[in-house]
Amino acid sequence: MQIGGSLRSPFSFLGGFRITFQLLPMKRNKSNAASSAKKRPKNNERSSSSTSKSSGSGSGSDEETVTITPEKKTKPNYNSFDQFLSHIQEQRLKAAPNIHEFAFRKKRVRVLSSASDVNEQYKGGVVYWMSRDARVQDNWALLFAQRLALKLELPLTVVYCLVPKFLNATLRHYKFMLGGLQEVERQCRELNISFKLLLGPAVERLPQFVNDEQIGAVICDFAPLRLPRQWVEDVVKALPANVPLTQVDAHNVVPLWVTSEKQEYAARTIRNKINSKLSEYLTEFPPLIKHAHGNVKGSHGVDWTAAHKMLSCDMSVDAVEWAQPGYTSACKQLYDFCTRRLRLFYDKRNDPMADALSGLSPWLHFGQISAQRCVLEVSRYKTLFKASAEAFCEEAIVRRELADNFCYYNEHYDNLKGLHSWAYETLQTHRKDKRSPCYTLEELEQSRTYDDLWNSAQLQLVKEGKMHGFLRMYWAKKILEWTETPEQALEYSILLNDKYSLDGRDPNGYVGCMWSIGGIHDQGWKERAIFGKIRYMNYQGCKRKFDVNAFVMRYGGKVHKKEN
Ligand SMILES: Cc1cc2nc3c(=O)[nH]c(=O)nc-3n(C[C@H](O)[C@H](O)[C@H](O)COP(=O)(O)OP(=O)(O)OC[C@H]3O[C@@H](n4cnc5c(N)ncnc54)[C@H](O)[C@@H]3O)c2cc1C
Repeated sequence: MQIGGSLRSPFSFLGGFRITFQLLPMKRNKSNAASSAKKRPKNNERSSSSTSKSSGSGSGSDEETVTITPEKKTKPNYNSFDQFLSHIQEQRLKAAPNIHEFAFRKKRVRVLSSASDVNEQYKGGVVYWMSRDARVQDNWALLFAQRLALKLELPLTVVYCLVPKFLNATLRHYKFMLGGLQEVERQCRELNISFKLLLGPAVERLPQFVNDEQIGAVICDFAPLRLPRQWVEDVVKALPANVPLTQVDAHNVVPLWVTSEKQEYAARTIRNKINSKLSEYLTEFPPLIKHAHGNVKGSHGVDWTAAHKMLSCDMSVDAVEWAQPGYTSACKQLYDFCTRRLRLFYDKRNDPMADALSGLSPWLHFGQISAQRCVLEVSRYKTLFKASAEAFCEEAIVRRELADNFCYYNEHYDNLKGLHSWAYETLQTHRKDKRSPCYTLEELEQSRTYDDLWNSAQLQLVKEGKMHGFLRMYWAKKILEWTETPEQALEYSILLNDKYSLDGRDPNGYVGCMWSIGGIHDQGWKERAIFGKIRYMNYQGCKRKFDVNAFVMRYGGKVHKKEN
């Protein structure tokens, strides 16, 4: 059974998928699936949104937002968290009873291997190699894997490969990730889907598993960063030649490769490319259903103690209280945001003292909730809080997907070589400008600067694993002002962000640091010392935005004199 061709040839790729989709028992005209689906105005094909532009503000200079026009019946009718969870499931069932009967957008998928045939003799069935999108529901990659497994009438297995160390992730991050995966295991079992945690890098463990278990096809999710891309490349080479590897972008609302084929300059250049495709891609998810093939009853559960024991990450940074891992906690965060904080989002999102933001980034980063789900639920509040709902969608779609675009198309996403020439040149011009004071990494990490606001923000980062979005910009810009070179500033800001922030090591983080220090997705501003034309921020500006004293009181940052 053919499921696809080689990525290297766009014609065989599309041709391969046409064959796949013809073979899947769709309820519509097989030869013209996409176009007939477009004409059908019912359930899964009904778009839940359309787009236009309106005014608002992002973190950059550009002042437009995504405008979501949700379905007519928008007023949410739940009064408790349990009802909220039921409401989400009802929405899925409105899309389709299962993925089998859903018109899956084939452009979400690309085939990475040269193998194109699924051998139906491989009784082990289909594997979803889970990595960036660690959730069961609202996951296009897992839905696609189930679709294939249902068609082939074979079992479905989710595999996660755990590495003992990942960049500078700490125990804080590993506990959050493993906690989320424990919920994935439970939910998989309920749906008769096997879940395996393989200890070791995917390139070593996955091909072996595929051989041992007679797996016929592997589906993986997509991440734009260097290391996970390397993992995928290595796995493509290491898999048995006759086992296809197919990738699904389960993280972005509009698949990265559909939005744009190049690095976009700024939010204003990508926004319309995304907006124009939302009617096609911002749809409800169908539910992942109880799998009809295979039997997970009686199979051994994961040894989570062994998983914890194999870790060799930095153990000095431990878990935080406020963010509990997993899909259910993520939904609770979304529920609380929609029902309590969303009303404040538009007016108060630059005020670190106002509890106005979603706080969803840890769960989004670990893929424990889908950004598309967050957008769908927030959009239902558009009739009540239009500006806030639109501003949130701008952040969660345009800014987030712009960050993925940058990291995917710019191999230097975390160093100064990735800057635009105007920004690089201006930093070069001011390279020799005197930095006074100039702090070491230890002084920064220990919140020992002369700036009590900065120290308070750093203390919050260390203690709580988070920092308000507005302060993140200020925080990184001050590191540029106080370190020997822009290279050092970028290195330290990425290091501290990745080490302490629960949402660290994310495209948003690299872009956030590159925006603050290197003007990525921004424009040139009035020239000044050290910064050149990079946008500047200062303490007085913060005082105009929010109650700095109250913030300092809350986190206890002191004024430290520089000891020379
Ligand atoms: C120096 C610096 C470092 C940053 N590091 C990270 C990081 O490590 N991980 C991370 O997810 N974000 C990072 N950001 C972007 C942004 O600050 C955070 O996404 C946001 O503060 C997360 O809080 P929230 O979930 O309450 O956001 P909300 O304001 O509620 O927004 C909802 C979601 O939209 C997305 N989003 C919001 N703002 C941005 C933005 N400016 N760029 C891209 N996506 C955005 C996030 O996924 C966020 O969770 C960084 C920004 C800067 C300036």
